[in-house]
Amino acid sequence: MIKNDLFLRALKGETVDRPPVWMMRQAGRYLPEFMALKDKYDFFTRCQTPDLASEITVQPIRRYGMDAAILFSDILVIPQAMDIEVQMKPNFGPYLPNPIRSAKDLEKVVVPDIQESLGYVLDAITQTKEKLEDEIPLIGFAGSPWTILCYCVEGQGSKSFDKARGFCFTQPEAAHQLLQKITDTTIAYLKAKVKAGVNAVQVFDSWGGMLSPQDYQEFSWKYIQQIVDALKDEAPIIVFGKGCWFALREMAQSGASAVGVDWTCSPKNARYLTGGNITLQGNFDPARLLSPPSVIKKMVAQMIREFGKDKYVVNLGHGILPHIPLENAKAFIDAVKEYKE
Ligand SMILES: Cc1c2[nH]c(c1CCC(=O)O)Cc1[nH]c(c(CCC(=O)O)c1C)Cc1[nH]c(c(CCC(=O)O)c1C)Cc1[nH]c(c(C)c1CCC(=O)O)C2
Repeated sequence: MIKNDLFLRALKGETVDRPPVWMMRQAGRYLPEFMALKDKYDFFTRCQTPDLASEITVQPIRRYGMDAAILFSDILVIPQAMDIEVQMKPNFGPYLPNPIRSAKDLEKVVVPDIQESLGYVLDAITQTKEKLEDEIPLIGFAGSPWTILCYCVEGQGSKSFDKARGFCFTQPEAAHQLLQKITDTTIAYLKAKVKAGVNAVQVFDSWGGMLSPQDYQEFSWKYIQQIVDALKDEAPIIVFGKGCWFALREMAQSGASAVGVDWTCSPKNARYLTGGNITLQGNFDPARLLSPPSVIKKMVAQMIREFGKDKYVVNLGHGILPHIPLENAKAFIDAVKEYKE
């Protein structure tokens, strides 16, 4: 039994005294204790060493006492496990030296055995659960197939992922084959994570907003729905799409336990679009954590009033930025804990 189960209760839609809170990318560069480990170990060493990954996961919890932890890892461990080389270059971000650009490139892409290729993630989950001592739930995650395809085809980050979209529109058959391979891997991966002990999972569709609503259906949503169908009876599943307000209705009807919202959609509109009955998560503008703590606290209280305290998980509208002052992150978390109707 989890001692603080606010987060799991909110995902079930139960009535709570206050909503739970966590922050996307909460294990990150704004924390000095994270930077100390980043100076010593490169990115994939941190991901692949269960001691380090579990330590980094609990760092923000020790400092701020969020209501859920999210396992330190990355969405790009999936293409890596599928035999697509992924590097994390300092001050540059992800770099894939052999991007997928044709049906021929696709032949080398495998659907791997999870235990063999990603066993280190499962070990990190075991160690993290020990460190958390059942105080709070642990979230596991994966990127959406479309978002993973973006990196596999583009070979690096991008503002608009033109090559990835071009690949889908000029070679749709190959694109769908790649998306299906990623989907099959992701389903097996998330199921293994649940078995290893995560209490909920989140799918990040960080680049869903790059697609038109129609193309979103074909190249992103179809595959996320497969993941939801496969996971929903195993663990609560949260679907978050950045820039995907147009898909909120579908997401709400998918069988997911909760839907993530970014800051460009008002709470009122998000409730309207999702039909008012599903748990929503979000949507504080990450850059608003640069406002003074007193302003942050007022804005968080206002955000909770607008979403309503029930069927709601307080979060940012996307990952926390580097260089956020420690006291500002604290103000965000404390504002939720101090919330009174
Ligand atoms: C698109 C995406 C990626 N990774 C992820 C996404 C989806 C969420 C989002 O949209 O922000 C997901 C992710 N990546 C990381 C986590 C850890 C758990 C958490 O605290 O949320 C999670 C949930 C660690 C990380 N993943 C990465 C870092 C920073 C690099 C480092 O620590 O060396 C961290 C803490 C590297 C990474 N990984 C990725 C990029 C673009 C980068 C470089 C840019 C950056 O620095 O943010 C791909």
